[in-house]
Amino acid sequence: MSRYKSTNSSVKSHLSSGSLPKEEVNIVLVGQANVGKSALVVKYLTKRFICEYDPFLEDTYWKPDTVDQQDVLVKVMDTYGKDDKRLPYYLKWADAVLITYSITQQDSFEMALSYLDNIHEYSKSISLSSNELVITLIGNKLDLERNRIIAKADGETTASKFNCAFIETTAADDYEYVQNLFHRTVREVRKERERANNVTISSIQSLPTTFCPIEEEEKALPLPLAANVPTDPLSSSSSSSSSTLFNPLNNGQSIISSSPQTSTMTASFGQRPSSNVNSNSTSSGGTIPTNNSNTNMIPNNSPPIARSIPSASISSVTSSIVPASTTASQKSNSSAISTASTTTATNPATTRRTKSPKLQTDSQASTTTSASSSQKDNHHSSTPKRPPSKVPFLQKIFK
Ligand SMILES: Nc1nc2c(ncn2[C@@H]2O[C@H](COP(=O)(O)OP(=O)(O)OP(=O)(O)O)[C@@H](O)[C@H]2O)c(=O)[nH]1
Repeated sequence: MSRYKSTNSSVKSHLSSGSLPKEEVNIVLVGQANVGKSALVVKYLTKRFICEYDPFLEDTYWKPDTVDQQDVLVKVMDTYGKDDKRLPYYLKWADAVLITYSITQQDSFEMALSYLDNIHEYSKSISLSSNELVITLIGNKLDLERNRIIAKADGETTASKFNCAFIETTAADDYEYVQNLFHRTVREVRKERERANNVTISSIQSLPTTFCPIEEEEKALPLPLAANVPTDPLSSSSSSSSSTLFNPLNNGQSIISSSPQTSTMTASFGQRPSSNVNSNSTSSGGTIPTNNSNTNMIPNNSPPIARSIPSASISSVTSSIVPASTTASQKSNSSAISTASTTTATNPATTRRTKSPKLQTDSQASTTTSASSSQKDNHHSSTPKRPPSKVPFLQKIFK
């Protein structure tokens, strides 16, 4: 796999062509090292399974996609499972979090539990309803069923305890499994936006109208559809974007969304120049050197972009990605790739197996890749390891 680089020219061409979908969904993958976060991201972006990644890669990539006949710009942040002090940063940026563990690694499951705990605590600490962040617990490496340590029931029980979704999948098998995972996440984010939007609208409708003369209503003008679009979420100017609503009680002046959640989020996170159906989106980033010309990667060392706000309540939102400093190379090691995976990586179009309409289940766990699993396991042990992630430091963040 070649090195991912920021390519400003590609950014400019996208910006000038205005071809990017306006709806944006930010998805972050967190989890212990080696659980397959990068593999899932790369699979989604490129339809390829890559066996080796730079473990210190933390980048944000974007891919224009179509989910349920609606175009969407899916931004995916791949974290490297070590510096969990950045969890709040991830949460501020994301519309959805995929907490990933490997079904073959007990400690990765414990790490996932720790993430769930801390996200829950974090949400509480900022009065953020957990509903606002779409959280999914992911049991990855389902193709290694024979090495399974974490029972599917454990994943299900944990997810239901934290009121989040649960999916088992694999990055080493059909692209459709991974695609379904991301598409499902986009759908959940849309549902959440719709729900938040309805809350906002109903709270507006419940406002008293007795002091709003008809003449005043008639004077009310719609808000402009677009406003300043800050491009650097680090800069203070990024705070100029906020959730605004048409206010019939105030001569059409915009007001901060009266949605309790949105207001809270605005107060807690600062403004959110991020994803939204109605946004005038601008994105900066780079191009991933893949066969898929629609797939782009944005090396991103940026701080969080504020999370999304209800679509209908927005007059102006922006999205931006700060150029990254990450320059980690992707070390491709085809010899370590399983036979099936190598074939897929070489020519995914011709080797993809029968499409499956849904994610793989235990019973469907791939046996075709089992022969290669031991190779991967061997490869894992030979892969240079980072120091193991430490769960306790996660807790420090929130205490
Ligand atoms: N068999 C199998 N191997 C996988 C799967 N996903 C990832 N791997 C392998 O597991 C190893 C770690 O994968 P990564 O994607 O780098 O894991 P990560 O969670 O991104 O790790 P960090 O970047 O270090 O946080 C690599 O050798 C992958 O090839 C999977 O679904 N099945």
